[in-house]
Amino acid sequence: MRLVVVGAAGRMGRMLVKTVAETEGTTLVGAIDREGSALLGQDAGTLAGIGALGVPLTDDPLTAFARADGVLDFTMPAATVTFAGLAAQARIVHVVGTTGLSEQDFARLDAAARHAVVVQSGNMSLGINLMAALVRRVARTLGEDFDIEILEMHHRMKVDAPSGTALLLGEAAAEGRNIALKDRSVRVRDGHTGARNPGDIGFATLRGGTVVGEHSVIFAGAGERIELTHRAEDRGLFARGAVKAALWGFGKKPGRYSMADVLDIAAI
Ligand SMILES: NC(=O)C1=CN([C@@H]2O[C@H](COP(=O)(O)OP(=O)(O)OC[C@H]3O[C@@H](n4cnc5c(N)ncnc54)[C@H](OP(=O)(O)O)[C@@H]3O)[C@@H](O)[C@H]2O)C=CC1
Ligand SMILES: O=C(O)C1=N[C@H](C(=O)O)C[C@H](O)C1
Repeated sequence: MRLVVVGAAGRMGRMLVKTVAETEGTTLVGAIDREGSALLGQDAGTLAGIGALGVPLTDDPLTAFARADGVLDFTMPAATVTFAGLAAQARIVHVVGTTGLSEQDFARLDAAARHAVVVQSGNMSLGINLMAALVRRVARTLGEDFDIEILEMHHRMKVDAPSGTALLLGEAAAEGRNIALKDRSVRVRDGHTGARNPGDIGFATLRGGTVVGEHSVIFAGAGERIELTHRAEDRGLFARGAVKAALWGFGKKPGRYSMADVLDIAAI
């Protein structure tokens, strides 16, 4: 499968370039970064630390998508919706790892998914997607006697909060309770907040250092607490998930899919 990496000079972009090069059955045919980037023209493999691949970094996605079967996109919301339109035009698989997407951004992905395969997930790891299934199940079993709080920590450079993964886990908890997350989520607490409302789903965000990604879902009841935790130790985990998603999506009919579809754990 011929793949393009957009945001190829970023933390995830470099890991994706390396993973595509190392994966049997995938070839890197394009590497895109932001217009005006000082790194344009440099070899994507050299940037990724694996030696030259003969694929220079450019700011021309249209040309790159025309010779590709799929694109791996871990960039920024504004860029991702533009790439979604271009990938739909080219009828290629679009794997979206970008987080911080708004409702309008998701509507743009859905529009693109009428013409091409879009696989979107706030977290591409097996562990988190399995944990989401467990969270849904525990939330369904316990009900509102147990308060749900979601805690996440990431490196100091992360720009969005709560993380896409925290929101994915919150959605899973809300599904288990049969409620809409947007009506019951509490993302910030400060000052005299009053007591906790039963049924709310709380979020807490920590940022610092080089933490790759840590998430806990805490079910706090009277005198007991259940905690489910995932710790990502290496970004390669997300990159391998993204490449797996692209290979899975190749040849599928247009639509928006999740990592739970790719991993075949949607029914757990
Ligand atoms: N779903 C998942 O499993 C995971 C998701 N992520 C998400 O992936 C995203 C990227 O994370 P990370 O790699 O750490 O961030 P980085 O900032 O390191 O990388 C983003 C890259 O995208 C580039 N970029 C921005 N705008 C454009 C554009 N219009 N065209 C082309 N390239 C562009 C940036 O360029 P420049 O620096 O010049 O702005 C940068 O090189 C985040 O939303 C993060 O939350 C991260 C890990 C796992
Ligand atoms: O920005 C990151 O680094 C990460 N972002 C994703 C998120 O927002 O959940 C996934 C992962 O935790 C790393």
